[in-house]
Amino acid sequence: MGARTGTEFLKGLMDDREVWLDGERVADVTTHPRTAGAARTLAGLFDLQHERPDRYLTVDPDSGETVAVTHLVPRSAADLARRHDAIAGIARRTLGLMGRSPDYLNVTLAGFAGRPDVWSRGGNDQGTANLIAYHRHVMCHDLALTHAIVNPTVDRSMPETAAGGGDIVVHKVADTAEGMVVRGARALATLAPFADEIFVYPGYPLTEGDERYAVVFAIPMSTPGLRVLCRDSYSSSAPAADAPLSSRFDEQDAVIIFDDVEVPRHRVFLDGDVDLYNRVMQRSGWTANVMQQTTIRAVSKLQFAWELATRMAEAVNNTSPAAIEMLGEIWTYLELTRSALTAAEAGAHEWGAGTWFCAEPPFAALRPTLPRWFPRVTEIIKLLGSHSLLATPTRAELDDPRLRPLLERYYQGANGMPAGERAALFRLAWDFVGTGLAGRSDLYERFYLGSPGRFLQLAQRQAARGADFGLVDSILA
Ligand SMILES: Cc1cc2nc3c(=O)[nH]c(=O)nc-3n(C[C@H](O)[C@H](O)[C@H](O)COP(=O)(O)OP(=O)(O)OC[C@H]3O[C@@H](n4cnc5c(N)ncnc54)[C@H](O)[C@@H]3O)c2cc1C
Repeated sequence: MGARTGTEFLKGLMDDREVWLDGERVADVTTHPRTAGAARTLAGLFDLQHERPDRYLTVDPDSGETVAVTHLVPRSAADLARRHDAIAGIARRTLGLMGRSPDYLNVTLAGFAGRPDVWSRGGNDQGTANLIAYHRHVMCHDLALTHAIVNPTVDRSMPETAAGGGDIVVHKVADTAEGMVVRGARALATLAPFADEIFVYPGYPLTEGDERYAVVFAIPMSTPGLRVLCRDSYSSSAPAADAPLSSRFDEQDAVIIFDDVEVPRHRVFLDGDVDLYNRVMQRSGWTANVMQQTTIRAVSKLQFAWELATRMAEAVNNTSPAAIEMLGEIWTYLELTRSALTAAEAGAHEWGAGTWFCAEPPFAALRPTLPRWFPRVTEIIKLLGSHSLLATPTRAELDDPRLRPLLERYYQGANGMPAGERAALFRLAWDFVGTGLAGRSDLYERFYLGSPGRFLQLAQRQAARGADFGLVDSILA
């Protein structure tokens, strides 16, 4: 089949999936007013690959199919550069606001499939073969995946697997003739209503005795018993002129309940091996792989934020030292992120089994740092925008002949900027930092790869393990 079009992608979503939103079971996510906007945006990404095949598509040498570049297992620095270019195009189209555009999981799955040396340890040969076959299936059918790797928080004083009498964390309850039955819940699956399949892989480590929780698998979203409970929608049905971001980019996040779901045997990639479950994320180069995608997205979002903030200051002729300083601050975050990405890509190397990922240290530094920079960027845009963020008549008001002369006079910007242009700019800014979608975006940046506290500790432990303390020792000597 190969790379799909937007129409083919939308058609694939019209199935029996059980999606709950605002207390209602959504019959068709492609037409429901709360999901149609994002579905259209995602369809646009599938069409984009056919508009610029040179950038987004390549021929899979094994099947001869034309597939998305982001599905390929990177085998060289050149492959990573090619992948960068495709990811950057997608991030640019979505302003970095759709963190889980399908390329995120394309890259993740390709990275796992490229490390059979890690997945097959301890005799997991069948699981590894299933994983590799699944990667080929996803690539050749150009499927969009969601993922959920975090357990719902119940009681932080006890092991997660003990919560709710041991029934909350996803676990195997039975083997069947066809595969196995799983039960439990996971959070927080971004893109879930718009995905073809869900991929469940390890988040946090398990301990000995947790064998029934050590499961990795993937199933279609329409699998019976799989229930998708979306958070409140932040999608706006207002015209794009009034809600430029909320009308397009609410990629949704959902808790996934596995209500005794049967997983076919060929879709089980790991079953019962706690040691391997704990190893696959740390040993497969996951961070170095996926953070290429997430950092490219972050660069696009920071670039957008800096351009937007700079235009906001210009719109009201704000040349105060305080404003310039804050704009410069956003620019430093942008350039530091871009530089870390460049450094990580320059240090790319083979990680095992002939698979190439970026160097990890620059990403290990960014991972706890970006969640602190993004909220500061939001704060700066609010400080720069002040009341102007809310003095933004709608397009209908601007077009109303009774209001237009007044609005043109009282809502104009500096240097003759017309009221309509000024309102559009500050509306865009408010949708970026102040609306429901913006609040969700803030939480996303803080937590989408885990919490900064955990990653600072991880970064320090890794750095200390590899250090020789030569400078301190030399002066002490
Ligand atoms: C909008 C959004 C979308 C997301 N999308 C996805 C997705 O598609 N798929 C997916 O699997 N996950 C997704 N996540 C991530 C996931 O749901 C978690 O939020 C994330 O992994 C952090 O885990 P947690 O919420 O349990 O927080 P924790 O990591 O437990 O952190 C909560 C608080 O406790 C502190 N804390 C806890 N433990 C420690 C520790 N050991 N050391 C220091 N501090 C600690 C943290 O600093 C933080 O303030 C998403 C999250 C958000 C907010």
